[in-house]
Amino acid sequence: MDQKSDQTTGSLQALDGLPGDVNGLAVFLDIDGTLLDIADTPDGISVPLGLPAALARLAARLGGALALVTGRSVATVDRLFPGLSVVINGLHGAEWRDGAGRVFGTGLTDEFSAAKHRLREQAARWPGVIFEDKGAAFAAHYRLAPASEGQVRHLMRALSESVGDGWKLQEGKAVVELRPRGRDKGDALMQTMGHEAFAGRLPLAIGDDVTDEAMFAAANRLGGLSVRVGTDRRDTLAQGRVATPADVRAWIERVAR
Ligand SMILES: O=P(O)(O)OC[C@H]1O[C@H](O[C@H]2O[C@H](CO)[C@@H](O)[C@H](O)[C@H]2O)[C@H](O)[C@@H](O)[C@@H]1O
Ligand SMILES: [Mg+2]
Repeated sequence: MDQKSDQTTGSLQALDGLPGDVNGLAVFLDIDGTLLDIADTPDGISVPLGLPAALARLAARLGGALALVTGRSVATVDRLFPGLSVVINGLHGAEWRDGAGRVFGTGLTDEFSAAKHRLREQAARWPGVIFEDKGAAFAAHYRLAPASEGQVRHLMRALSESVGDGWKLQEGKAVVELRPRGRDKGDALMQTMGHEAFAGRLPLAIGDDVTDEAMFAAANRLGGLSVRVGTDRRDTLAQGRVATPADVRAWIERVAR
């Protein structure tokens, strides 16, 4: 990304791609489709050798102003990147672990647990449809059963209606999820910017999917940068674009040096 500093507002204007250095930035990274290549199944992802160490170097380079902002649960992120001590926002912003290691989130209700159980049972008998349990959220993946998309949507709508107002449907890549209503990735970014290590910096948000648009909007509002990963033509609020997660990983290696 060519990056120019606006002397009047002190903001950075993103023109294309990713910035040449991270001085003065706080970096917010989505995981699936941004840091990691998309796989056929939620468990099929692989974390490239060297990525955890590169993220730790980037966090150090940023004075701790690095956050992961993902639809995965905080517990799953810990399994993917064991020992990486950064702010984690999980479940699309609905649960989070702050810099002091405290975890915040949503409790389950009987109705929500019953809906989760129903999807688990149905998916077990549904070729190619994968159920993912994320604690206070669950997902129905149809990447391996594209012809089932309509039925998956129909069932998830019905389940959503059965759990009340505390949860909402979340669209994603070949997935429909039920996740806690309220705090989204934009709120996550805004709140995280108040942490000591982040204060006084400008946010750079990098993501690939519809859930990341709230984080792009928040970064833009604060005069920061937003970059979308992908080559499709979907409308986006992101100011810049890169093609693949491999580009993001190469950038991290470069700027974290
Ligand atoms: O916000 P993210 O970090 O991008 O997480 C979004 C969802 O990612 C995962 O699902 C997606 O990636 C899978 C693995 O590549 C892929 O098989 C699936 O089709 C994608 O939708 C994850 O399983 C979800 O829980 C996240 O919400
Ligand atoms: Mg993503």
